[in-house]
Amino acid sequence: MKKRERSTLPRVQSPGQGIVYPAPSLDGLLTLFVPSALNNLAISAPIPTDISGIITLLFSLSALRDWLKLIVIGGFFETCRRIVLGGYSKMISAYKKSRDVHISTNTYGAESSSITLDGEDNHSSLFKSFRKLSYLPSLSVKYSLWYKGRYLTNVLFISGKGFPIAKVQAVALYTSILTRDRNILVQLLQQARTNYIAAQEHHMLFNGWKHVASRAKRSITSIILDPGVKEMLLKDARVFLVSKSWYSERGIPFRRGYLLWGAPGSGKSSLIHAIAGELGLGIFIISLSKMGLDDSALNDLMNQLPERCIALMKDIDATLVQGLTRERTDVPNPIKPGGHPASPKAGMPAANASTKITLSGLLNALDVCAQEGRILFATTNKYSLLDPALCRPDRMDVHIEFTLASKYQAKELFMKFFGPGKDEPLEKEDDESESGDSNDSGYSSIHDTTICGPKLSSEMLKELAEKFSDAIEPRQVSMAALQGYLMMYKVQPLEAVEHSTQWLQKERTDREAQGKCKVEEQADARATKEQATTEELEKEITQRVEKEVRERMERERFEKELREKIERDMTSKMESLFAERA
Ligand SMILES: Nc1ncnc2c1ncn2[C@@H]1O[C@H](COP(=O)(O)OP(=O)(O)OP(=O)(O)O)[C@@H](O)[C@H]1O
Repeated sequence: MKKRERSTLPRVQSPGQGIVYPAPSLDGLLTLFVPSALNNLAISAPIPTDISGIITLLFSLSALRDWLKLIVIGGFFETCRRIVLGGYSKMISAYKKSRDVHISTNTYGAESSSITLDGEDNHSSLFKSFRKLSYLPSLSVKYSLWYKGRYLTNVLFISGKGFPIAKVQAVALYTSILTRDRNILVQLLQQARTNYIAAQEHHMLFNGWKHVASRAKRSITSIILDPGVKEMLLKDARVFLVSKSWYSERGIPFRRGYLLWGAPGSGKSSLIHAIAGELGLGIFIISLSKMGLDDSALNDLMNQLPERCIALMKDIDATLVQGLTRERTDVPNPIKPGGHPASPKAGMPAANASTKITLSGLLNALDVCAQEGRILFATTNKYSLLDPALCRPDRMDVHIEFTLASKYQAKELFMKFFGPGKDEPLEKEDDESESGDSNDSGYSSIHDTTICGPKLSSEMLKELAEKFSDAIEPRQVSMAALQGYLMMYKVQPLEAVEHSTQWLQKERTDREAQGKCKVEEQADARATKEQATTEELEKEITQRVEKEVRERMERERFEKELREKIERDMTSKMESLFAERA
């Protein structure tokens, strides 16, 4: 075919110029650009010039065959072009996406290893103490994946102020699936929820019900209280959770409140976390001293709680501004006539300027919160300051006092602290540890991979624990303080016992000094107050005396004037009388 095409153009050989092709005629052009069938026709028959002739020529059988070839070849090239272009644009968009990756150390939602950067677990112990780096889905970028054989795309939209997520108002995930079966979407959502709940099971939520941090729940065996206390509390909560019908049959609101009060660092919060772990409930913690929290914000937070959960109000006394009165707490103190604000009543806690919660607002929030099977926990160090309305049964059904450490607690703490690790038996197997549950201590063991101390036989451990508890004066130091002391001797149980008496002595001296300081401070405050009162009294007396003097002088002046006037009148009357007589 090519041969024929070439032969149709007459070649002219000019000397010194090589081959020169003359300008093609119409016939020549047609033979070049129309298919070979037409070419054949052009050779065998003259090209028709009228329309009907051209149409007949185009649709003649041999021409159709060539058209078909043209379509197939053209289609092939077009398909190739589309494949190449599609691949190229996908590559480009993947490249753009890979440049548009958000990386964060915050843990949003479930902590999934799938979003953690590769190799994060291989870091040295220095890096392990930091939060892991994680990929976050980019905003407004389409991500595609296969779910149960269906093609699925996801786009994450955030309304609000964008990153950081803390300022975000609403997050929406748009998902589209290429399917006619709606069940697939339902399955996807259910699976997502199941996975989320499973990931949340050992975590808890903080602060304004927002997931700003998460912390692993604690094992109940790691909480050491006097015998029976935690068992009673756990049993009570368990019974409550399965008694919905009992409550409804008797018309009693299905709620339960626990008030844990007492010394700081005695294990109130730890016990609540452990109970949540045992009951498989999420914990929602709110700090009432949070800046700017007012009655309506508190109420909104309570309404956001899920049906089954533990709501924890830490330091419920934190809002105790002037005894947490039934009035608003943001009302400024009245100004005394002397120009100074009235001082708070003696014995009342200092005003917390940031809080705007009233007692009635708090009571209302408690009633909203403690509904439909929710368990409410509240903790306080200042039990005596709480309003009776706050502590009454039906709001706070069970009150438990947490005291400073007893001898029993000190001994158990020592045994847990220096007892064997998770999978490690005691040196002498036949002698059981008194604690009996050392597998789940919740404390770092001296025998774990990083901390190594001497291995103690069970007799030795018990003996040391006895000595340690003997040195402790009951109800003098908190469990947190004891734990802090033992932390100083993580791998030195013998030294821990040896130095315990000395440490306790120091603690006592510090406490006494603190007490003395407090007494001195109180005496100073009293003296200042008395001085202020005396000064005020003196000032008042001076003012009163001055006033009396002023009044007396006024009176004397008035009397003098009156006297003079009378005298003047008398004199003038006398003169006129004498004048008449004369
Ligand atoms: N009874 C206990 N058993 C085991 N550990 C305890 C106990 N009490 C306190 N601790 C330890 O002391 C630390 C502080 O405990 P926690 O925060 O539970 O005290 P708290 O009573 O809630 O204190 P606060 O009233 O100041 O909030 C925790 O690390 C915990 O391990």
